[in-house]
Amino acid sequence: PLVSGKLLFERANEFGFAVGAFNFNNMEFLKAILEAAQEEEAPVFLQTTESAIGYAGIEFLAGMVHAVKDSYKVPFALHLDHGRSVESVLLAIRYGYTSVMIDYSDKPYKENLEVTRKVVSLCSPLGISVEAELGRLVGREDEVESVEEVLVDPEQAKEFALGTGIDALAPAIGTAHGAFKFKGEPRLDFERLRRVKERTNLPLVLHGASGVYYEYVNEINMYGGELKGARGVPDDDVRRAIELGINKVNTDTDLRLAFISTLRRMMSEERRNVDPRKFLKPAMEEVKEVVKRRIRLYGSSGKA
Ligand SMILES: O=C(COP(=O)(O)O)N(O)CCCCO
Ligand code: NA
Ligand SMILES: [Zn+2]
Repeated sequence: PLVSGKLLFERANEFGFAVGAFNFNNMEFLKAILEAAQEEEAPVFLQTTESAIGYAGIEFLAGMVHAVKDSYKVPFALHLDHGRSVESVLLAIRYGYTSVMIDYSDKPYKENLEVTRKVVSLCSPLGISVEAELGRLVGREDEVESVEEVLVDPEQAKEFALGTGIDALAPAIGTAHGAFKFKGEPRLDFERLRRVKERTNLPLVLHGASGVYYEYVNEINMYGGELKGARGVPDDDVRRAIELGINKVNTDTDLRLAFISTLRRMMSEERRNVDPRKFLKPAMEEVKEVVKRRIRLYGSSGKA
C-alpha cells in the first residue's frame, strides 16, 4: 500500500538497511519497480523529478500510483526527488505525495536552512517526510545540475538537522548523477559519511549511486549506442555506505541502462515489428530484474 516515507525511513534506520528509491516517468518503469518490490517483498520509494513531471504531467504520475495504492502488498512511498522550490513541494502535496526532497544544496547555507525549515513546517503536520541535501554532487542528469563539487561538512550537518527537523539527509560524499561518475577511480568519502551519521543519527540518502553495470553499457555500445568511459559506484562501496548509515539509495541510471540496452537489441533484431509492446515488454522485464538486483544489494528484500 501507499505509505508515508517516514515509516520507510524510520524502519530502515532502526534495522540498518537501505530502501531503494527508483525513479519513474512512465507506466512501464512504474510497473517494473512495483512488481520487483512485490517479488522481493521489499519496501520502495517511487520517485519523480520535476523533469519527469514536466514530461508526463503530475496527474498521470501521481494518478497511476494512487490507482494501484492497494494492489501491492509491499509498502511504498511516492517521493518528489530534487524538488527545487516550495511551489514544487506544494504541488506534490496537492497530488498526494507522501515524501518530498527540497534540494537547496546549491544555494547559500542560510537559505537552504530557512527554506527547508519552511518545507518541514508544511509537510510534517501532514505526515509527509522531508529529505534535504548538504554539499553538492557534480554531474548533470535531467535538470539536476551542479558545476563544482562541495562535500558535506559533518559539523554543519548536525546543526542543519537540529535547525530544520528534517526526516532524512542526503550528504554529498563524492558521487555524481548519471552514467559518468568519478574522474579517476571510484571514491566515496566513507569517513565523512561515518561522521555525518554519528552527529545526526538521521536516516541518510545516497544520491548518484547507480552501478552503471558493464553488461548493459557493453550491449548499448554493441547496438549503436556510444557510452564511452561510463562508470558507476561499485556494489561493495554501496554495501559499505549502507553499513555506515545510508538508508535510502537513489537509483535512476541503472534502470535507464537496462531499458535502453534491451530496447536497442530488440529493435535491431526484430526488424519487421512495429508493435511497441514487442520492444517495451522485454525492456520492462529487464528493468524489473535490475530493480530486484538493487533491492537485494540494499538488504531490503523481505523487509516489507
Ligand atoms: O540520485 C539520483 C540517481 O542517481 P543515478 O544517476 O546514479 O542513478 N537521483 O536523484 C535520480 C534523479 C537525478 C538523476 O537522474
Ligand atoms: Na531524493
Ligand atoms: Zn539525486
